[in-house]
Amino acid sequence: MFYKWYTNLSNRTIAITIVVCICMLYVSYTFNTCLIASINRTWKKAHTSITTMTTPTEETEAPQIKILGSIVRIVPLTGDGIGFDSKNLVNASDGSPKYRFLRQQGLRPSRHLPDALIIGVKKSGTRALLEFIRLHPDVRAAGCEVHFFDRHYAKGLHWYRHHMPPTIEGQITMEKTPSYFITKEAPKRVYHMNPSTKLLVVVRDPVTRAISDYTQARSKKKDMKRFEELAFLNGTSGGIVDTTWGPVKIGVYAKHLERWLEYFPLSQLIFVSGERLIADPAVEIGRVQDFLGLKRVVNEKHFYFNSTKGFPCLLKSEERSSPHCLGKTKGRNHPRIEPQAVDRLREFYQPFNLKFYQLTGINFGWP
Ligand SMILES: Nc1ncnc2c1ncn2[C@@H]1O[C@H](COP(=O)(O)OS(=O)(=O)O)[C@@H](OP(=O)(O)O)[C@H]1O
Repeated sequence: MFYKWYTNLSNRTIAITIVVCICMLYVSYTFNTCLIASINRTWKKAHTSITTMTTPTEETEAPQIKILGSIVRIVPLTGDGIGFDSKNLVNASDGSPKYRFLRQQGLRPSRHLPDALIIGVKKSGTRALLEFIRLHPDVRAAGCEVHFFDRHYAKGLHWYRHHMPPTIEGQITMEKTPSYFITKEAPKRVYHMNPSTKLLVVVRDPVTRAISDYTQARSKKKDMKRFEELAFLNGTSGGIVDTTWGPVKIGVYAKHLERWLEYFPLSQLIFVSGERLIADPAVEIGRVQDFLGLKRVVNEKHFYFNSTKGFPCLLKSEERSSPHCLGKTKGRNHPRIEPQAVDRLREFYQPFNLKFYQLTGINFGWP
C-alpha cells in the first residue's frame, strides 16, 4: 500500500518536473535571455525600492507607487503600442530617478532604434566602453547584448526597437553586441536600418584578445585543451597558426573591417584603443563624446583606479551611487602561454595589423 502510494507520488513528481522543464524551454526559446534578465532586474528593483503600491484611482487611471517616501504616478510609455498593464509597469519602473521625475512631469519617453552601435570587438573592452559612455545623461543604452543583427534579425525592427531603452528628445540610443563586427551580414543589415548609424569599434592587441577569449571559453569548459594546442594546427607553439579557430580568426581585424567599409564611410566609425581605455579612460571617452556630438560631460572625475582589480572603476553610475568596478568576468587573470606561441602569433598578426593601421589611419602600437 505504502509502496504503491510512494510510486504514484514519485511518478507525479517526475511528470511535474517534465512539464516544468518543457515550460522553461518554451519560455527561454520565446523570449531571449536579455529580456528575461531585464525582467529579473526590474523585479529585484521593484522589491527593494517600491514600498507600497496603490490601486489605480479613477481620476488618474494610473497606479501610484510610493518610492522612497513620495507618491509617484506611473505614466505609460508611448511609441510601443503597449497598453497600461503589468507589462508596462515593468517598463515604466525604469530604475533611474531621472525617468521617474520625467514621468511625473508628464513627459513621455519612447523607444527608438539605435543611433550608435558598439559593434565589437569581442574581449576588447566593449562592456567598459558602454558602461563609461552611458554615464552621459544624453546616452541611453540597452544593458544586455541584443544580438539583433546576427541572431534575431528575422524578428524584425519592431522587436529590436522594443529592446531599446526609453529615451526623450535629444538622447542617443545605443546598443552593444561585439559579434556584429565579425558577422558577414551585419554591415548590410545595419545600413538598411539606418545608413547614418554611428559605429564604435574597440580594438585590442589581437594576441591578448585571443588569450582573453580563450580564458573566457575555458572558464565555462574546464577540460578545454591548452591554448597552444588550439591555436596551432600541429599543436606545437611554433607551428602553423590555425586561422579557423575563432579566437585567432576574430583578431584579423582588417578583414572584418573591410566588409564594414563597403557600406559605411570611415568617418562614421570610431576606433577606441582597448589598451588606452584601461590606461586613460577619460581620454578615450572624451574622443567618443566628440564623435557622438555630445558635450564632454564624462571625464576623469567619473573614474578611479582600483589597485586590487587593476582596472579603472566608476565612482558612481545611473544604476549605482557607490564606487564600483565592472563584474568579475571583466579583467580575468589569463593563463601563462608559452612565449614561443605568443611570438609566433605576433608574427602572424603583423601584416594584418599593419593593414588595419592603414585602413583606420591609426597606429595602435601593438607589439
Ligand atoms: N575598466 C575595466 N574593467 C575591467 N575590464 C576592462 C576594463 N576596461 C577594459 N577592460 C577589458 O575588457 C575586457 C573584456 O572585454 P569585453 O567587455 O569586450 O568582453 S565581451 O566581449 O563583452 O565578453 C577584459 O578582458 P580580460 O582582462 O581578458 O577579462 C578587460 O581587459
